[in-house]
Amino acid sequence: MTSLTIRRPDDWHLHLRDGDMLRGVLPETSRDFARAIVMPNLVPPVVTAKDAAAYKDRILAALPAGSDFQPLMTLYLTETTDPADVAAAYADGLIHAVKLYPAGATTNSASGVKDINKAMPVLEKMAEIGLPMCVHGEVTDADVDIFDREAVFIDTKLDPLRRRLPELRVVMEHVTTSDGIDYISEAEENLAGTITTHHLIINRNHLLVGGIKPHYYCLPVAKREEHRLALRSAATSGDERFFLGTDSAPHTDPNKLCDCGCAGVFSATNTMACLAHVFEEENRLDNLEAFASLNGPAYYKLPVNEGTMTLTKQDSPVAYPKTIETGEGPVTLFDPGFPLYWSAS
Ligand SMILES: NC(=O)N[C@@H](CC(=O)O)C(=O)O
Ligand SMILES: [Zn+2]
Ligand SMILES: [Zn+2]
Repeated sequence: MTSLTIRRPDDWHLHLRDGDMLRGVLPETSRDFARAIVMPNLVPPVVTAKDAAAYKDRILAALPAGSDFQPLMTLYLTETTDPADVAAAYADGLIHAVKLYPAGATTNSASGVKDINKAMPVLEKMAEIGLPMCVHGEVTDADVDIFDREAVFIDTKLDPLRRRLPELRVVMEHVTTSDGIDYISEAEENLAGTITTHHLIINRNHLLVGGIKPHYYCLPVAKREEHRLALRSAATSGDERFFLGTDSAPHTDPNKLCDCGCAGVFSATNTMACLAHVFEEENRLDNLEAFASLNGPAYYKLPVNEGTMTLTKQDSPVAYPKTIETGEGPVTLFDPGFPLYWSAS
């Protein structure tokens, strides 16, 4: 039996939703993670400091008794976001990032930014005060192939923005391509990237070969194997610029398994077991703590967690649930496609 003790991990990109879904999925994250950057793509989105404070209260109220999980709030950037409201929310310690969704890029992104020029006053204020911008880095043009949308976003949107505003601190969320990994690796400062658990495990064949697997459908969509390998090498390298953002994004089974299924993989419950498996395969278990527990706090200028987590490799596969029951309906857990021998405590 192998075991590994690391600082308690955090999740730097998480969807908790609201209401019954929030109550259903929150225990799955708070069991293993001390903190999470909570995405603001509710309907309607979390746009103002007031919205974020109210959402934070709802999350805290939904926590299992005795949990000390801390939600790190974000605001959803719109073309009319008020720079003063954002700056005050950051100064108060209420928010830790502002999220840029190109309008229409992903689930609940209709209120996102169409014209980046309109968001410049907020972005300039964020650059001045050091508040990170998290970005869903895909273009939305109908004529750009879905598998190219991340690379095109880097060239046509992100790089021009970073040249215009080099002081802006940016997190490229859920990087899925070697283009993204290379772009982050070449940056000298202010740029980091989160990598999901599932993109370290699945490529587009897993999604499409032998029948379509709706539970592997997420955005950005899984890419070719060469991209998955680039993500693995970055995540397991220990490089400070890469850290865990599970992008655990629950949708009920009826909303996944229908004519127009939602994008999102729910991985909160077994993420640490999946990561231990991946890092062990890469012979880099020694870098799991950097990826899951150290690099994120360093980027966000927060202390690392005091507590620890012990990952233990069992002699036989650990049974993780197939679905999590929520008041809104069942949510299927990410199935890595191989037995998981690791458990977290
Ligand atoms: N990743 C996804 O496929 N879905 C996310 C949105 C997002 O992070 O893009 C969701 O909110 O469901
Ligand atoms: Zn996204
Ligand atoms: Zn997400």
